Amino acid sequence: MEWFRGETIGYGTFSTVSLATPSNIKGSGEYPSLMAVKSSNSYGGIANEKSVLDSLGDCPEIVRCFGEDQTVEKGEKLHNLLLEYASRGSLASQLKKLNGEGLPETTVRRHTGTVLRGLRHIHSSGFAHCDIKLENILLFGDGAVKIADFGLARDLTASKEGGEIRGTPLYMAPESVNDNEYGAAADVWALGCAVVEMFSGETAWTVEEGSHFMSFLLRIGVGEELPRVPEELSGEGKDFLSKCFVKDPEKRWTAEMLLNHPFVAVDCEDDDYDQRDELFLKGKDEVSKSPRCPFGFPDWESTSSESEIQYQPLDSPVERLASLVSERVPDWSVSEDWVTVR
Ligand SMILES: Nc1ncnc2c1ncn2[C@@H]1O[C@H](COP(=O)(O)OP(=O)(O)OP(=O)(O)O)[C@@H](O)[C@H]1O
Repeated sequence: MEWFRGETIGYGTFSTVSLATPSNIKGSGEYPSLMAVKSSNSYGGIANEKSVLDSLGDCPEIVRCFGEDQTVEKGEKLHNLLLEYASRGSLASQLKKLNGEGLPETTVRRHTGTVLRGLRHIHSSGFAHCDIKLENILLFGDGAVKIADFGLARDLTASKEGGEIRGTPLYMAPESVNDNEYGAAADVWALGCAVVEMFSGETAWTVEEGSHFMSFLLRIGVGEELPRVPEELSGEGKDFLSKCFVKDPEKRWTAEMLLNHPFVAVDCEDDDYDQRDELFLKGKDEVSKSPRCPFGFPDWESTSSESEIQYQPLDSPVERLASLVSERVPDWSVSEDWVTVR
């Protein structure tokens, strides 16, 4: 299919997302008149995303892919993935418009149930998403909510060679920090972090200014501490989070189990758009960046998925963490300049 590139609607670490229209709208048949095209000069992430999306097939809770191609633009070779266009942007960009406030619990419950159905499909198809966060949950004009960005997704049946680091530190599960394990259970932990953020407007972990990145990872991996559970959340919500924030991945509830939890097993049909949703619909999204970390961690180096960070197995989590970070104290001030870990 031939297509035209439109305005830029989002930036990821390795990709730019723009609007795209088929060059011959009348003859484009199965393609919508407006799509999103994710473009990168690095092939690894795009190829992985395409192959995972193909394997997952049609699922109402997962962004649809219409195909891939290559273009040369301004002398640069780009790999492009044509995707369903989410006209209301990501949950992260929607939340930003609330200036630090969170979403009403009914909306959080509805979004959580939708993401869980998507995760159940992903996990039962033999994959883990490995990068669940609000930037990767997209909102559509008709009220649909879908999981996007499968650039880091893992085939759970493939051997775990190399041990690359994936995902966003703030959403990392203890087993990912300690043992480099990125299975279905790590997605459930990340979903718990996303629920806290949706509801409270703040990240699930509070990190003090001036504290070291390694000490943050130690809090996730080694200490007894768990992510923050908002006081104002209902008892059902708190109980739901207690099933997500279980340090031992074997004991953590699965997406399938959580779908029967009363927090999400409710009929939200009448609650399609609440007042804040209406507010969202009116506002136009500014171009959004997909950050990896809200703090300017200078001790994490960006690498592409084609040249992932490799490490030798080390004896203890502390040794492993020490191998991942430098001694520099990061600037913890919140910034757009999130750092990639893949
Ligand atoms: N299908 C889409 N429709 C509308 N906006 C999109 C779509 N896909 C991505 N975006 C926007 O572009 C941003 C970046 O996209 P995406 O997260 O897929 O890129 P990435 O390079 O994989 O990012 P990351 O840094 O998380 O790896 C998203 O946060 C979202 O705001």
